[in-house]
Amino acid sequence: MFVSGLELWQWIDRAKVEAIASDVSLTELEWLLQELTSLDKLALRLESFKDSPKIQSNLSLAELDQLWKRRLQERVPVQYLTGTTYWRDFSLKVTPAVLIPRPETELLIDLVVEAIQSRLEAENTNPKSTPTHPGRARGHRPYSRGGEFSKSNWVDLGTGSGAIAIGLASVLTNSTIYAVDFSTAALAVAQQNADNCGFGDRIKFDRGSWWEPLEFLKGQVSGMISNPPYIPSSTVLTLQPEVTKHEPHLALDGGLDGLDCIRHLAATAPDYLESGGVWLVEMMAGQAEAVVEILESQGSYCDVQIFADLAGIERFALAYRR
Ligand SMILES: C[S@@+](CC[C@H](N)C(=O)[O-])C[C@H]1O[C@@H](n2cnc3c(N)ncnc32)[C@H](O)[C@@H]1O
Repeated sequence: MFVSGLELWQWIDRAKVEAIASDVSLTELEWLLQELTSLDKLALRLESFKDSPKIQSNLSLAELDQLWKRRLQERVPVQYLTGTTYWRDFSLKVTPAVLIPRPETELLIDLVVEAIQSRLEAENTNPKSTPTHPGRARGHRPYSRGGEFSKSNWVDLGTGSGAIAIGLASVLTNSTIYAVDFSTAALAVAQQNADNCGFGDRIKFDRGSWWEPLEFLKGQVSGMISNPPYIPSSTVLTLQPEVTKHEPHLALDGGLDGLDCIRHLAATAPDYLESGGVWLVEMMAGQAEAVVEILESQGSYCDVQIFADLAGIERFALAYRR
């Protein structure tokens, strides 16, 4: 359908005032319009569409207005309103059944690549050596796809939208990725995303609790990646309404101190990881010390390391199976 440029411009003018009054970023308004109309960021910023009689739009102005009210009054995240988010190189479908994948989580994939490269380097210099650490996280780094273990199994536990599994499939071109979630509705979204991104045949989705559906992989997993629920139960309800009212609680609540799932993954992964296998999780700011303690006291891991996100906050813990 089409809307008039002038009417749209007038609507945007009102929507901007409402956004400021509701403390919602104008970038979100731009995002909504870029997703739902043919306008791009430049056209929106320059307002060059004002005199155009016909702008292509998925919705009428009344429908757009209704959607915008849901953003402002019900605090629905704009990604759920448009049904789309962008993560690494991928456009992913998101519904309220899945957590909206966050930009910092993208770094998990870079850490995997670095861990593999450092393991290969260590093996080349000393074939019998145990893996060495990949160094501090340095953000995105080009990766040569040639240097990868052949036919390895990697696991994304708590896959949600499938983002991590898809990221892994894109860099681990010879591997099979197993992705697990407890939520059937989340898995349906993840499968659709994997299919849309062209990895449907390389990612196997299973429903269950953590390792439960993957018994057959005991001792054969090269790496376990997880962004598990890690927010302390008492903190969950204090988060912004966009999160507490709309994102799935199953994705957020990590128990009394937020570390229930991380403790479980640290305790159970040694049965599944091969020697030298990678254990990598995302955690909340302030949890690094406790996670190092959990891993070191477990006794099955070596080279425990903490990595920071791009804001310098310690958010990732990596260790290797002895
Ligand atoms: C923080 S979200 C992460 C989602 C996605 N991996 C991402 O990074 O955007 C945690 C995910 O763990 C799943 N989850 C919670 N408890 C689980 C369990 N016992 N077994 C498997 N998955 C679980 C949730 O359904 C949710 O999808």
